[in-house]
Amino acid sequence: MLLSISGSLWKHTKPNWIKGNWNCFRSINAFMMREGVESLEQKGAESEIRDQYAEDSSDSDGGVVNEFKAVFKKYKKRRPPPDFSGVIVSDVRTSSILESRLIFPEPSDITTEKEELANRLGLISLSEWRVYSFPTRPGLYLIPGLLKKEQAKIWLKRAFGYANPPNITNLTIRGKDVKTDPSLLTKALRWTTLGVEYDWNTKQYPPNGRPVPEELYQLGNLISNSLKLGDMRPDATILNYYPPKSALSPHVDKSERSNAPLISMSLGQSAVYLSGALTLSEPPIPLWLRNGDFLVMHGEQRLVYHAIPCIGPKIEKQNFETNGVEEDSMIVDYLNCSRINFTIRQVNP
Ligand SMILES: O=C(O)CCC(=O)C(=O)O
Ligand SMILES: [Fe+2]
Repeated sequence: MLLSISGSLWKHTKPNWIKGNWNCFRSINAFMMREGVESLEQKGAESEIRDQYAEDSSDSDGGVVNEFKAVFKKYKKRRPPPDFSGVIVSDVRTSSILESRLIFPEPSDITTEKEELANRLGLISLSEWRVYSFPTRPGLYLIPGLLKKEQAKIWLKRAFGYANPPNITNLTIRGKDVKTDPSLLTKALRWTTLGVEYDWNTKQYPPNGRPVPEELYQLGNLISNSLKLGDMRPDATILNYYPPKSALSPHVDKSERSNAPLISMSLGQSAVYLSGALTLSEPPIPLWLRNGDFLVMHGEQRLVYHAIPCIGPKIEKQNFETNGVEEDSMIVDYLNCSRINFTIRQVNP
């Protein structure tokens, strides 16, 4: 009904809540049209974009009720909006589920070399690094706000840069790429694979690949070492680009051949992340992943089901401002509407 209002009348009558999100709305609609998905006009506000893990979780798990899917559906629903008060915030004062500690409690743990590396990567000073852990999820670590806020633009530019050929993206199979058509960056890019490039069809990694960009290698290794999870030699990364209203279905990342941790970095708008168990019959715990947060899955947490049921400014607004440079405004608009997640991985032992 709303969408049938057209032309200048609509420009003047759109309510405040949609004015702020209008660019987000336009870009997702264009994105869906290009993907051959029904547009919002055709399907209404509950429309859905199928993601690359959509096949991985059925409604029943060998006859056992899929408790995970029920929670996923609860947070994915937009009308009426779900109650987000049960989503865990990474703050010990508001949550009894979390424990937290400084990662480098002693000044002697902090070397100039390590501090310089953290700074080059855009991370906050080592003395402020705080990790949250979950008594029911040994091996799951959340490091909130590790990336300095102003670094989001720099990392988003990298995330777009990584989508250039020869790296593979969701557009490659359609013979398209962001180099020949940069408008696809904001309209249709959903994922990029780097290094040993994951194949979504076979659900396998090939034996080898090109090295991952140096900054991703260093980021993965620094975080793994800092949490005392051992040296990590990242050789793969998957980037997921989430337009508003998109989701990532329940899945397990089980194709990597090493036991190294999986390290995820989030940029842009907030997401609800569901951390489950080894089977879908156990309900997941929901937690916020916000701009600059890192989540690490290690040990028994490396093989649990997880998912992103919802993201976007209508769920929790993160504000980014332009510094007036023209190129910046596309980057800032994207951060104000969408979310990007990098998962740094080590495929080969
Ligand atoms: O977007 C996220 O936080 C999760 C991404 C993820 O699970 C994956 O890439 O396998
Ligand atoms: Fe995953």
